[in-house]
Amino acid sequence: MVEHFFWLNPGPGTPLPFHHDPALVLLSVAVAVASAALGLHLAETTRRLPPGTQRRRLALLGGAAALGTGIWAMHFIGMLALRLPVSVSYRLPLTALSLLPALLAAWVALRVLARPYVSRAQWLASGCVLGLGVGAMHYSGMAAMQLQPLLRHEPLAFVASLALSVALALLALWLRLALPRRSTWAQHAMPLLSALALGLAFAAMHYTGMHAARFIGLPDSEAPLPSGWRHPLALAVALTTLGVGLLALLLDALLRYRALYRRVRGNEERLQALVDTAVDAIVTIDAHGLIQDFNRSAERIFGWSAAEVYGRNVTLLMPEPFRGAHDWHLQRYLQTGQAHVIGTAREVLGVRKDGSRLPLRLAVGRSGTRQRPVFVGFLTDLTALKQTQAQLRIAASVFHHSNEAVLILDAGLQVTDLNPAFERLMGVTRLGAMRQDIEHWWPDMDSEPLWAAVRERGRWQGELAARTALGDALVQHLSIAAVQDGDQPARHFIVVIRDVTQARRNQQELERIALYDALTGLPNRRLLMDRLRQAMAQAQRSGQLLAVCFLDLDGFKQVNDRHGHEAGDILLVEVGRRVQALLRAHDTLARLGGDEMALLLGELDTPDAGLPVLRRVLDAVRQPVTLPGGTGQVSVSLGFALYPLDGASADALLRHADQAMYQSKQAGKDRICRHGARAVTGTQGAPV
Ligand SMILES: Nc1nc2c(ncn2[C@@H]2O[C@H](COP(=O)(O)OP(=O)(O)OP(=O)(O)O)[C@@H](O)[C@H]2O)c(=O)[nH]1
Repeated sequence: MVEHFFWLNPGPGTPLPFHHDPALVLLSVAVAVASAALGLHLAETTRRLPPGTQRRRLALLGGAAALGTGIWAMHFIGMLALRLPVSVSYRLPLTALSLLPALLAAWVALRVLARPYVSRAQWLASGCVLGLGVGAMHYSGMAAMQLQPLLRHEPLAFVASLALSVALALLALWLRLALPRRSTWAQHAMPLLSALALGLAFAAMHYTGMHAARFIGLPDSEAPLPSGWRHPLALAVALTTLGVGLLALLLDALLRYRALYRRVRGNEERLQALVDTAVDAIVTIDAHGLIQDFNRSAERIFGWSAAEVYGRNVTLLMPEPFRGAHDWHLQRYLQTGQAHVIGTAREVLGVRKDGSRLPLRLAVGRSGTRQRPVFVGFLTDLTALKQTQAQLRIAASVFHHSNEAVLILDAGLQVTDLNPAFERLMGVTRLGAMRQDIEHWWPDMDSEPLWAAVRERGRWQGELAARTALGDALVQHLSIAAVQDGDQPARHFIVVIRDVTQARRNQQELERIALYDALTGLPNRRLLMDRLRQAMAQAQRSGQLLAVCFLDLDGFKQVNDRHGHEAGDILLVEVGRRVQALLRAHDTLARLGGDEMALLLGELDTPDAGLPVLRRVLDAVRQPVTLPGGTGQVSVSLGFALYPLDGASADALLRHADQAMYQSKQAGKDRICRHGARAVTGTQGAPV
């Protein structure tokens, strides 16, 4: 078996002499180097592509095809360069099959080269695969030769050819991978060097392999095949190989162009989306000031449609005097390069389609080429901002000039601001108030529930007793509102303080007038009715009795007649004071009008329990009263009804007490009568 492949020295027969056509040898080397350069270039392109993509796979296949075909073509041209004194033909299937190891080896090597990181083992493996692959191609190609002499290989040269192939492949890959490329020189030189090394690896393998070949037999008696067809065939193979390489390059360029185009399209679409959705107006003009682009916000802000303004001068959007000066500014910028607006933002006035003006903030950027500059204006509509600013100024003025005291607190209830009205009301200075704890001014403030309510409902209002810095006690109405920002917890609280001290006093006075008798200060009928209902409820709860008494002075008219009306008034006041003095805190004495009074005595355990007090009332009223013009004397007729014994309603009780009083009058005055009974107590308290 071995002797069928190797020529073991001394072998049978004498090897035939052969030599190579130098021109074709050169061509084969050139093809090898060019293919190596192409393959390595495509591997480098592949390395930059994202892994797993179709583009990467295509680039890799293209590179492998270019390199594999190149190796094969180099070998084929090398075989054409061979000059033997015998006629040679080739078995086509095996010749074609020899392309396969070349393609496989190229594919494996380029796959490794295209990796972002290549380990030492991968480098060694790929170098071996490439070197041995080229060897496999060479010897299978040699086996395709059909010739009369026997073909054998010298073992040492055979091994040397494979070793050289592997070594040079490793060197070429190492040059491509391992050497740092800090300088531009290295960046350009290394690919060339590695392509040269790889190309030479292929050629060296082939020609060392040829050196190992032994053709054993006799030369043909006839002249060997004419060599005229070899050169054109070799050239055709070289050109075809070049074509395959160029095709791979073209494919790579096309793929690159497509990716670039997609990226540009994507960028453009993104930019367009940005321009379309921008809140600001974006208006692009050329060097003549003519509008090139007008985004949706520009349409909304200016009221023009893009179609209406394309090609028109941008001064269309400016009121005078900006309009007149714009062209001049533009020309000056183009001539001198001096610009005031580019790169900075400033406030300008714009004009809408309907002629109304609007405040804008303008920032201008320049793009385009030097010869054809384009200016992009970014315009922010400041209308709302200006309105807000005006409102803020008004609010600040209201805050400052308001007659209502306003206090602003932060989230920690520290005073952050206050207005002059607050200073006046509380007698504090602004600086002093800033350091003050608010409970100092409102000592009764029930802080926890109050602030909890403000935080929960957003506001609270109510009246609180206040203490000013001067120690004055005031009643104030506080409206507290939380300044909320969406769902966020309140960051500030506004406290509006109104002094209601005088209003409360007035109210109390009105209540007093409405419920008390102006002359004697005793409760009037209205308050009596109220107290009566309360006393009835209390009696019901306690199960005790309540006495409702009716009092009418006896002989009062005479006092009036004798001493005058004013003296009568004095007597009425004195009588009220004396009776009041005899009562307990929860008893009520009311003046019903004229010389009529009513008395409520609660918490009585027995029907007679109130009689001692009533007798003392009779005694007290009977005592003379000193008047400006002398002494006046009256007595009182008293009737009473007991709740619940003598009536279930307030009206009934009063009516019955009135009737009982009438009975007392009838019975001779100055006495006490219970409803439904005869007079129970006569003059001096003696029973009748
Ligand atoms: N000074 C004064 N007199 C009043 C007032 N209101 C009513 N009077 C007078 O009080 C008197 C009440 O009349 P009478 O009850 O008939 O007088 P009297 O002398 O007590 O008669 P008897 O009740 O029958 O004992 C009238 O003269 C009223 O003008 C008041 O506010 N001040």
